[in-house]
Amino acid sequence: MNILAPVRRDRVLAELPQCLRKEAALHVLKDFHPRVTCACQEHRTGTVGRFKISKVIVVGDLSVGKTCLINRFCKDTFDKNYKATIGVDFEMERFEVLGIPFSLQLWDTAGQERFKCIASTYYRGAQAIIIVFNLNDVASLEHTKQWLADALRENDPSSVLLFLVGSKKDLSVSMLVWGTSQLGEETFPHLTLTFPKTPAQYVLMERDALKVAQEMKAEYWAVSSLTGE
Ligand SMILES: Nc1nc2c(ncn2[C@@H]2O[C@H](COP(=O)(O)OP(=O)(O)OP(=O)(O)O)[C@@H](O)[C@H]2O)c(=O)[nH]1
Repeated sequence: MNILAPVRRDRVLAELPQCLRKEAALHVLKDFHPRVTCACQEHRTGTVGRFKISKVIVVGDLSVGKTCLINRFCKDTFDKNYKATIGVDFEMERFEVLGIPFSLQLWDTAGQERFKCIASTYYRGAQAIIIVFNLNDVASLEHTKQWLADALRENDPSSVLLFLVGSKKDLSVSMLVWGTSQLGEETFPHLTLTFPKTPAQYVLMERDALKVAQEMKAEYWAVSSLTGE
């Protein structure tokens, strides 16, 4: 008996969106292993091991917005209050890609140094690594290389997909639109002193982020969990 709720409508991909390459759906390739192809056609992907579940780990400095990013993606919610992740947490998101069920396991890891030891024990076996930094905090971008190195120590660098994600874009955009004088502790209590002071500094930040992403061979995204962009 199947007790799982149906897959959410926006998680059903009947056709691959243009931005996705066909190779992303491995089971449609001609030379894919016949046993797996057959299991996919018969919806028995549970019998072919790791094929059914993809593990994604989300790493980055404390308070950069990892939990909020996952919550926006999985539950479409946002909480402005900061609650530190202790060790790790995880969410499971179900998809159907070209008729085949897939589950995405999203591991939210703690950014705080004292929990790093616990969190890193969950890095192994990831198919994708998302390294998050705060677009308004230069130091958090500088630390992304160390986060990547730590995560890659437990994974196969040749097969893992990498994403560099700049968070809290709404703060930068607000700054660009309103100017810094109208921003303050009252509006954004978690602003740090490293906040870029001018639009030019923000542009520099994005340029540096793109450079880091290129060096890492990661795909770069700038996002806001507050607005959902
Ligand atoms: N304005 C704004 N605030 C955000 C955004 N994302 C996260 N925040 C805030 O930043 C703070 C930290 O967010 P979390 O998601 O808990 O950060 P984290 O990286 O999971 O932190 P750790 O668990 O300590 O590693 C919270 O107060 C959030 O509300 C965003 O996109 N925009």
